[in-house]
Amino acid sequence: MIRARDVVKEYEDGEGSRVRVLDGVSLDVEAGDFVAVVGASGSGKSTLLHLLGGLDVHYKGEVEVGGVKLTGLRDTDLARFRNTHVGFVFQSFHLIPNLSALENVLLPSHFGPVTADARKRASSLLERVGLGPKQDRAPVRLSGGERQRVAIARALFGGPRLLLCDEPTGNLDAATGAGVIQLFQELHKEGLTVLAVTHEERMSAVARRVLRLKDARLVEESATTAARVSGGAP
Ligand SMILES: Nc1ncnc2c1ncn2[C@@H]1O[C@H](COP(=O)(O)OP(=O)(O)OP(=O)(O)O)[C@@H](O)[C@H]1O
Repeated sequence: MIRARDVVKEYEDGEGSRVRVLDGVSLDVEAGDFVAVVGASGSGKSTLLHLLGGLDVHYKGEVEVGGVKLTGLRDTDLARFRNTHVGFVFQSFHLIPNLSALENVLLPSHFGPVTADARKRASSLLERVGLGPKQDRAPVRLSGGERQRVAIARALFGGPRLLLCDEPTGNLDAATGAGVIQLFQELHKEGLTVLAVTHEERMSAVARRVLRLKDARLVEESATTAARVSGGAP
């Protein structure tokens, strides 16, 4: 599902020097896996997620996701890749405040006419994440956990096989975060590949693999109890 080879990413530090944030990172993630990426603040977790999702193409090395080689893709092809292969979930939800939950889920289809089928699909995704009765509400009238569920429904709208999540529980209290983590577990059981950057121990505890970014390198931390119980990676 994900194959990255020798990825090197540097940023300008604003004073004429370059800082190497990823230094020869390689990664293989199998379809259907559930991977947590942990590491200190500033270790490059979001940077890695952006490269894997085709949001940033300024790096050295190779990235391939779902059989699509991202390295060297033109902007239009990258946009198509993102719309069809990846669902993104961010810490701050990124919902449009003056649209209803349903309209937010429909956003990915706004490049073309919004068909009755699209509305039906958005509605059933909101049912799937437990928000059926609240689909006409604006985000301001939803709790943090409910907003994140809307964002997850939107991420699923294009039918991606991969969810890339950046601190998806970072803005939620512990109980609400636990509900969202459970939703990720269910989606994983339904066959989605999930890769989540997280500080949340409960998230890494349910992931099948935990990878740590340290000193610009990615190291396998453990295969978790969840993986061992379900007979996955050792
Ligand atoms: N656009 C940018 N220009 C310059 N430096 C950047 C840029 N984006 C990130 N950085 C730097 O790269 C490093 C890695 O940032 P990144 O956001 O990937 O870390 P992170 O592990 O996700 O951090 P956090 O856990 O705090 O969100 C940091 O030192 C950050 O300051």
